[in-house]
Amino acid sequence: MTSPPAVDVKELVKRYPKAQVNAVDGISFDVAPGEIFGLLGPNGAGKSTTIGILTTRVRATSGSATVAGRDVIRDGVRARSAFAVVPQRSNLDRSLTPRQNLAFHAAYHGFSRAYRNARADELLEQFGLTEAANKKIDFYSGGMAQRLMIARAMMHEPAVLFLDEPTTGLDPQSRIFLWERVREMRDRGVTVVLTTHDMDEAAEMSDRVGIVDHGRLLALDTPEALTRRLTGQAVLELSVTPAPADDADKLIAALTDVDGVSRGEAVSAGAPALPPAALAALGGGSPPGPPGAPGTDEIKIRLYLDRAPAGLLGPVVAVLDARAATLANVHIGEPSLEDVFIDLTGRGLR
Ligand SMILES: Nc1ncnc2c1ncn2[C@@H]1O[C@H](COP(=O)(O)OP(=O)(O)OP(=O)(O)O)[C@@H](O)[C@H]1O
Repeated sequence: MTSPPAVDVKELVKRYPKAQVNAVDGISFDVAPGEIFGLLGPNGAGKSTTIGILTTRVRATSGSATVAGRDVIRDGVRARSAFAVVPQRSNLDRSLTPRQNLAFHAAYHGFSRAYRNARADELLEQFGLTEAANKKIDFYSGGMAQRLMIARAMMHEPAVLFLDEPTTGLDPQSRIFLWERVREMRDRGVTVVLTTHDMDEAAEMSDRVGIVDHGRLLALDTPEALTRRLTGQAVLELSVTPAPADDADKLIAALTDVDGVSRGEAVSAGAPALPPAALAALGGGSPPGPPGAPGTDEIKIRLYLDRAPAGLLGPVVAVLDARAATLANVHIGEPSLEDVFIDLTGRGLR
């Protein structure tokens, strides 16, 4: 990296009082100026705590962190003018107009009245809020409030913008609009660090992503490099109904034995014939089991391949034939960032 990093995190640790384990457990990474960096991880992985330390809201237990070259741990006050943060939940001041929300933020950062007004006009325009600049915030939609929070964050021209799950709850139009603005900001040299649970969005938007779990960084690379690294170059997704005498686990094991298939898994169970409550009412015992359990109907199986899929279709279909399984659909695809995420962090609920 030629220019100094916009964000530089070294051996960061956070242990909350009375906690048994570290919420952040020795994380190190850096973000280049003008980069969009996605921080991904399951619930409770430590993303918000990491962002909290970088934005001086959470006190680190140990380690070091700088944002735009400023030490956020030892000199939070000086660091604060270099970044902006847009939290998950609205923290707009509802007693002020949208325009005043912007102006007050810039006043807090010491900008002149003339600058504040001109910058507010510019950002209201950029975020499609000129018409609604004096509307009551209570009447704003979720998308408008989110846009206003980002506009407010940009009032003091921060070098680094932290976005905590910026598109959660937004409709597709708002989401697309927001990402266009984020790309524009990046093109003007702003560094963007975001957290998201939307893997497609992370893959599309981020120059690089870091995957965090249990407070540790499990992987850090471009989305393309991360998906390439996953076993196989392609995946085959099969919608299959195993023969009545067969079961999904045995079928997957047989498919995984095919030369060229490196790994196989059930990704979702077919829709149960009856909802669990109806089954229980009929005295039908336990509801249909998880993917792979005997007795489920159609299942989706994902096979990770270590060679081109075309040559493997024949052998895979032959296994299905031999086991009298019914094949309803085949899809050839690349592994996605979600596959990488699940591969690293598992399927267990948090
Ligand atoms: N203020 C707090 N006091 C004590 N423990 C906390 C506090 N905030 C977070 N934790 C714990 O620290 C761990 C990391 O939480 P954190 O909110 O950083 O995760 P996250 O990756 O942002 O999760 P999510 O995706 O759900 O927002 C969790 O075990 C959480 O319960």
